[in-house]
Amino acid sequence: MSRPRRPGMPRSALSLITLVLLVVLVCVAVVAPLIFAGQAKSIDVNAIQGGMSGRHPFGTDALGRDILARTLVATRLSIWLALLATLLGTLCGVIVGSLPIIVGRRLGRLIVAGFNLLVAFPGLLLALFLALVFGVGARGAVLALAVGMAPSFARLTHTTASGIAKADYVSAAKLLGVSRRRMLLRHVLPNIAEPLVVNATSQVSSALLSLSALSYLGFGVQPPAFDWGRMLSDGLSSIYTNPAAALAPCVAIVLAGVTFVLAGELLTLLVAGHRAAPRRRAAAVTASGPGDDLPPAGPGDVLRVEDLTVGFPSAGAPLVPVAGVSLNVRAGEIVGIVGESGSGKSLTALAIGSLVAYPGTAHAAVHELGGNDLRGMRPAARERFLGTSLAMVFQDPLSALNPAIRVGRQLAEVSEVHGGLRRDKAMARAVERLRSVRIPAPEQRARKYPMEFSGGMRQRAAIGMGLMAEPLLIIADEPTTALDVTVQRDVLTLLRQVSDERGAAVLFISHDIAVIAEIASRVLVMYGGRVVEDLPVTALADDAAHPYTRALVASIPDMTTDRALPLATIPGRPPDPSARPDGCSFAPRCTFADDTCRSTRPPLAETPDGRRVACWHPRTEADDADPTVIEFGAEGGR
Ligand SMILES: Nc1ncnc2c1ncn2[C@@H]1O[C@H](COP(=O)(O)OP(=O)(O)OP(=O)(O)O)[C@@H](O)[C@H]1O
Repeated sequence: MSRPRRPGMPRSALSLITLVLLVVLVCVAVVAPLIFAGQAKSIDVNAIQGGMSGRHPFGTDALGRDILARTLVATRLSIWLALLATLLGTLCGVIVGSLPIIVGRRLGRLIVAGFNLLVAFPGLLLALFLALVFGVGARGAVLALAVGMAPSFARLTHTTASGIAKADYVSAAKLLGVSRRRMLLRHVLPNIAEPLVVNATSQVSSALLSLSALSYLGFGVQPPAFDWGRMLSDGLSSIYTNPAAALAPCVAIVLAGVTFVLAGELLTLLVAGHRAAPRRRAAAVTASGPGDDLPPAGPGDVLRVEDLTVGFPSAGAPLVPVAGVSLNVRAGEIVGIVGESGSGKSLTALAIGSLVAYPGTAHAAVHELGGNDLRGMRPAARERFLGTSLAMVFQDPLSALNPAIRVGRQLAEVSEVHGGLRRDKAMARAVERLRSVRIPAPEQRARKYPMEFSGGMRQRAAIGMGLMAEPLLIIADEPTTALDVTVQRDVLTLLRQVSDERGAAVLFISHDIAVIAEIASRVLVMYGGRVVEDLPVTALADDAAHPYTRALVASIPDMTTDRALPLATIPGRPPDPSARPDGCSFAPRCTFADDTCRSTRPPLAETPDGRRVACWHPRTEADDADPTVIEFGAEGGR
């Protein structure tokens, strides 16, 4: 598995330049006052306002002091004051912006109105006024600037915090009686730290400029102290005789300003890249050697995957949640994937759609959709192909539908982007698709927002969106888990209908074996990141060969289950993806395991009746008749 790059590693030339500039700036700020302080302060009456020379590259000031040395020494104070002002401004802004969440609604509105009003004032003008209030000098300038910056940070804090405050986990914390203050500190602020830090970094350059302006105007740093703004002010008086005296601090301000702007940009890019990683840098499946669990290739196969592995970097042993999955799905076939939580079902689905989130990586010996090898495709071509050939339906349809765009428009956009249809034609198609997924009054509903749909309607709309481009394969990952049983039935019927009418293959993932039994014609049972059994749905109830499949089936309660007895469970826990046993992953929980099972992993071997099972001791009908074989049950097996 290739070693993934850390998201924070600088890669572009821009990153490198920014880092070099930052290092240089910090070094100068730390070292220059130690080396050049004497030279910067030593008065030389013989060299007053001297021009550029070998001894004084930027000339001297009105007291004959070396401009270059003074510029270098001023770095520390200039940067320090800008950082301090930004830090204080951010802190004030965060506190003020958070207040509306803690205080009552009325006072909160008043505070919001207050900082919204202040944001309308130009920052420097506000700082000038405040500098007069706080008093002339470095301290007054920093305070003035911090207070001047605070309203924009308050607004940013308030806007982002308001979004977080509506999240389900905050509502859950409210229900648990968590105090507002604690909620703010534990649940809200940690989640908005990222945009605040990025914004604050970009603001350091503005603070630097504003502080230099205040010093230049005489409100900031006062003699004998000096920063770049002060030096600029002094240098301008001799601009005609020695322009270099003003040039040096100017260059310093520009360079430092650019450095902080670049640092802010870099941070934004890194954060955005990190956030967008699941989409932008989603791992495509790359080639790997052939595995030993290959399913027989059939002529009607829409999807073929062989020896798929998905891994994540980890400090300890490699984390491989999907460890060699091989499967095929034919056109019009509905294949269910079932298994306990953590068995690798969703990651398998994501890898098939080339959607494994960074830093995950996926490899396979074969990864074909509609006969096209996805591993060899260029990323843009692959995305285009998957955009029209594959539809993904997730458990939460809201995550697939943009809440700010009308449903019809969202569906229409798929045809505009992928099919090149005109706007009106695309909308007509969207309405037709909404009708085909049985959305009542589709013309009117197309003009509604997702929030105005019920949960079942949203899921149907999400399926309709997937159907806009006639996909070859629909991957439905727990699409009915959040729905009530009647709506669940509707969605299952719809998927079956879509598969029948359009010939689309469906890969239906669920941990609910009863749902799988209702919709699928074939079932893949996953355990510990592998397919352990591939069997027709008709065999699921009483003819499964793998002890795990049997245990799963036995653990489903039905109408005949004796409610006086504890529910049947599978003893033990699924294996940790980073510490799977050498042999069969199910061996530690299996009643029938022997030394071979514990030492050697069974391959997914094909049986004479065309099924596949990965077990050294597959169950047969004869075992069912054998009274000495005790199946898993309420007591947790033998
Ligand atoms: N981004 C990730 N980084 C590290 N491990 C991950 C990541 N995503 C998933 N895993 C691990 O991979 C394993 C399989 O996850 P997956 O989501 O595929 O399980 P699943 O079978 O779909 O479970 P469920 O039914 O609960 O959704 C789990 O142990 C999970 O913790």
